[in-house]
Amino acid sequence: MTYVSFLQDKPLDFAAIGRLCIDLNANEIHRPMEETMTFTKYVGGSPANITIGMARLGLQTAFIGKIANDQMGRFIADYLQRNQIGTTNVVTDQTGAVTGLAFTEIKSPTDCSILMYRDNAADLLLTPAEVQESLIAQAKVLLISGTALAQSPSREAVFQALSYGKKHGAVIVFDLDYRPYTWTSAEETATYYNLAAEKCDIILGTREEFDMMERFETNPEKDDRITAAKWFDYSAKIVIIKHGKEGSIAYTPDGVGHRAKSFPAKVVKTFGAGDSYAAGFIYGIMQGWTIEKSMEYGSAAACIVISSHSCSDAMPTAAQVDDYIERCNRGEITAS
Ligand SMILES: Nc1ncnc2c1ncn2[C@@H]1O[C@H](COP(=O)(O)OP(=O)(O)O)[C@@H](O)[C@H]1O
Ligand SMILES: O=C(O)C[C@@H](O)[C@H](O)C(=O)COP(=O)(O)O
Repeated sequence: MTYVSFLQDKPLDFAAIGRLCIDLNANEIHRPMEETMTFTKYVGGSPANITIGMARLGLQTAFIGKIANDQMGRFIADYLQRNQIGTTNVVTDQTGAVTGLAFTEIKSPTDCSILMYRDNAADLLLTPAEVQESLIAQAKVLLISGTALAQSPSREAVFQALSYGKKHGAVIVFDLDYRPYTWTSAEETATYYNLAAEKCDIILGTREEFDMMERFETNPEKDDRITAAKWFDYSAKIVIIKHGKEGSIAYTPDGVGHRAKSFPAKVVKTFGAGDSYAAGFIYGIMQGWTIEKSMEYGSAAACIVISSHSCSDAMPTAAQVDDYIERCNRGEITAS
């Protein structure tokens, strides 16, 4: 059963709008940040990670965003280009804004946290006028990420992109990507998340992220089916609720709840799971696979990334995901 169809005549498979940042991942793991002395620099930012994942899986991709006019901004642009990600709509800030930094703390495979430096971050300064309609018109999929809704003018830029995406028939994916520190009030957060979600075909988020969106509703049991059902009255065709290690569930407008096999992983750190899952899932759906097979692919991609040190640089190729699934099926990989 096909729930989403893609306009096959479009040359660009995937475009994402949102933040391009830097991850600084602790080299000395299994200790608190206070005791960490060295970090490795990677491109980061959830929508950037997902786009890198799509590019690694062999798709034609492009990014819509704003980078700082400094060494970090140039590092990001160069990395995207080396990964064959289109940068014609990556705008360079001219106001002295800086690149957002995410320092990661890896205390144990289950206890990880992120310390963000995002004052005057360039990515939140993308304006609606800077969003290229011509680029979105070429894309089969447009992915938006919730953090870009946190402040103006990037909030309006996302709504502008949504409007272009709708006009040109792109399948719109919303990765909720809720990061509380960029928002000022719970009511504002829920309002803008809900306004954006109404326009999207595929919505992906964790249980906690959907809880945040349900601020004005009642769902005391935190029932995933109730959560998903609301969105089928708007544009949604697939709603996925992620539950960390326990896996995820996808609902479709016919009321079916789709579950997929999850895989064991030798976990180094937990972050990056959602981004790699999103890339693997969207890739699968674009291949015309079932929801279950696409979820399985996303889960395997997530296992590869959480078993690695980085998020972006560890995004797997299709051959790596296939190999991981085969090795799991042969019982060669066990959980840490
Ligand atoms: N410890 C784990 N072992 C195996 N798979 C995992 C683990 N943690 C996450 N995953 C996979 O990654 C997916 C997304 O992870 P989740 O933690 O829910 O998202 P996010 O990173 O956005 O919080 C899960 O549905 C699951 O398939
Ligand atoms: O999104 C960020 O700004 C930081 C990411 O690059 C980071 O590594 C991360 O948190 C990944 O997020 P997840 O996939 O939702 O775990």
